[in-house]
Amino acid sequence: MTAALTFDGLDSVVLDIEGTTSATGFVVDVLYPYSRERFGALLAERGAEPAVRRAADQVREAAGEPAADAARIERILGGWLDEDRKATPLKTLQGIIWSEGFARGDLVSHFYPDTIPALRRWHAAGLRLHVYSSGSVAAQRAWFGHTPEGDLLPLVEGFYDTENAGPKQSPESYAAITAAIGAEPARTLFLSDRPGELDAARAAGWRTVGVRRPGEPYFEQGVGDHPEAACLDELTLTRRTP
Ligand SMILES: CSCCC(=O)C(=O)COP(=O)(O)O
Ligand SMILES: [Mg+2]
Repeated sequence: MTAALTFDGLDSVVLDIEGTTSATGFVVDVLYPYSRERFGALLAERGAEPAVRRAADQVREAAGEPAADAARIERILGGWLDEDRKATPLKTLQGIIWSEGFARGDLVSHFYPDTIPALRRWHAAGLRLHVYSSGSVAAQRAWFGHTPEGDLLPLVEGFYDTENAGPKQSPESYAAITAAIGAEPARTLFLSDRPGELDAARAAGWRTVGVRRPGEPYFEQGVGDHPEAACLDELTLTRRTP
């Protein structure tokens, strides 16, 4: 059962993407195949680029296969995609492919209908908006830069991923984000669909709301004992008075 939720005295709102602002189905059905079809060419033709080389080395290390060639790395990435593993080098390489796809007009991001109006409302109310997703910062920036309503990057102050903040189920990652943005943990609200992420944010002193959207993978599991909302319209957020 969900109801209207009010949070007063906030400074920052930090948003998860998949399952929270946007549909997991779109990521899995549109973005994943787009990257799967392009990993081979990226690894074979652009393997000398520093970001590609570093990610390839991280794949070799994570897989315990120091001699893996480009074809083998492509197969490892395909396996990780099949199991929806949120591995940092997979997300790095997807971010390169997706950001180029968004830039050339192949891709337009997806947001649930309640999300963009809520982001505009909270931004206009003076709340600082940040994103923390397993998707790489490059992917996040492309996602917000190429929406059905155009470029929403001006609404978002900062982007965090598993590379610049750390794993999403570790309280230390949330502590690192509030330290980086200069916000008090108790005045920072995290919105996510995953209970493990919400638990970690709360352990770091953040306020939390579990976004529980029908049809999303975590809907049945629920969000534990966190306040829950079925969509962002249910949230009334006010900024701290200076
Ligand atoms: C634009 S980011 C693409 C989505 C993605 O790959 C992902 O892993 C999102 O996970 P989240 O942490 O936002 O649930
Ligand atoms: Mg999520």
